[in-house]
Amino acid sequence: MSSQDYDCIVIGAGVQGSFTAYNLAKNNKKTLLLEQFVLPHSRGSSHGQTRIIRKAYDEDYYTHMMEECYQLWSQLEKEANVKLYRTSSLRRTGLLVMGPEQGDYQVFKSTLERNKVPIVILPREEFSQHIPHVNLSQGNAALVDTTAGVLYADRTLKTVQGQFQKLGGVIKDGQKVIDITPGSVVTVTTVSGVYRAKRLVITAGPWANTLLSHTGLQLPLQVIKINVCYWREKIPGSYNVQHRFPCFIQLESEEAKHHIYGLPSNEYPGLMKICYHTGAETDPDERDRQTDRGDIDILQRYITRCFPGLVPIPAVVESCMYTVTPDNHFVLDLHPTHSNIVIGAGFSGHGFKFGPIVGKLLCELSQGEVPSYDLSPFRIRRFQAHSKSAL
Ligand SMILES: Cc1cc2nc3c(=O)[nH]c(=O)nc-3n(C[C@H](O)[C@H](O)[C@H](O)COP(=O)(O)OP(=O)(O)OC[C@H]3O[C@@H](n4cnc5c(N)ncnc54)[C@H](O)[C@@H]3O)c2cc1C
Ligand SMILES: O=C(O)[C@@H]1CCCCN1
Repeated sequence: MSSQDYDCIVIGAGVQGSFTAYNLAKNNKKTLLLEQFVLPHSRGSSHGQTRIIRKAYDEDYYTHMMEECYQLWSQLEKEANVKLYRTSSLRRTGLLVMGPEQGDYQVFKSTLERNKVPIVILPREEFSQHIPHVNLSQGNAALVDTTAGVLYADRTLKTVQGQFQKLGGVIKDGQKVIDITPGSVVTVTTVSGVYRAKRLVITAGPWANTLLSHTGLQLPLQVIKINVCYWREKIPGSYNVQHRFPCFIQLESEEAKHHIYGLPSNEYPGLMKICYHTGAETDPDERDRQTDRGDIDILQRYITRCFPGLVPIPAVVESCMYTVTPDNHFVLDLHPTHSNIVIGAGFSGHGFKFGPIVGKLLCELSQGEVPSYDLSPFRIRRFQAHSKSAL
């Protein structure tokens, strides 16, 4: 082996690749993290100020994973002496879940109750006393997952990449990977270098299939552009994080069949972030040419009806991308034909909060260890009918 060689190469320094590299370095693996853009950047899925962290899910396995994940977030905060999320007593925002009484709302409620997650049910007659400035839709019920809060996304990436480097890990940014040659030693070619390693992890977000094409695999992933909209408070402070306004998810609504979700005003003074949980398909390299605003029309109608304290015209619109699988569950698996290549993909717009646990699991998979959780919901073989590969 030459000095160019590593135990493991990770492609993609978004939240999942950064946590994977950090876990590998913690396990004394000589690790290289490659990123196509100069860091930090805002061209993938992990940039921006904030994300929701929550235990409220419709599947037990996500709620279970979050139990440990909260501890891993705290561990990283302590290790790096930085605050990455607002869940400490006073600043914990909680997550308001609203939806038609029957349907998904009941599934969320049962999962939370079954897993003994502390929640508060808000009867309609008490709703406005707890959550002023929001109109609960007719026929909707509401609860609060009190464990939930706001994660700081950009700060997380900076922190975890910094800790990785402190552990001896190497980051090479501005190095787009243009070829992968699988084998017992994998060769990775970038625009300016050739690197070899015993193991490879691909965490390329919206570019997953571009990279996987070098390995003879394509996954059924759809890349969606999300318009990240911020809305101005008519009375400054009414939806503010300091006043303990919660994050929220509106499961279904008159306006939309997909979720609408929001975070209290925080990063931009007087502006609350509210987005639609889907958008128009895009090529990740042509994101800015996708100008569909159908999601913004839906949000304007919803905000006018349910958030009367916001001006229903977005004050700021930023862009982000989801990489969505047909069932909205992640891909955490070994490559079907090259067992020293590990894939983390398809985080379907809800992967950030899982970063620490995804990093741990991808590290375990790459080292041939038995993963800490049952990964059957995340296996590639569930796509048998969709994947263009010899599975
Ligand atoms: C608007 C929005 C809101 C969201 N809200 C939440 C939320 O509230 N809570 C939550 O938990 N999750 C949320 N998510 C989802 C979460 O942010 C994503 O699941 C997560 O960021 C995905 O991370 P990733 O590392 O897989 O992808 P990315 O962050 O896209 O990272 C992939 C990286 O690979 C690099 N790369 C690609 N190709 C190459 C190449 N050829 N060579 C080198 N590098 C390459 C890319 O440049 C990129 O940096 C949200 C996402 C969006 C867009
Ligand atoms: O992962 C989350 O918590 C949010 C919820 C709503 C949709 C976008 N992602």
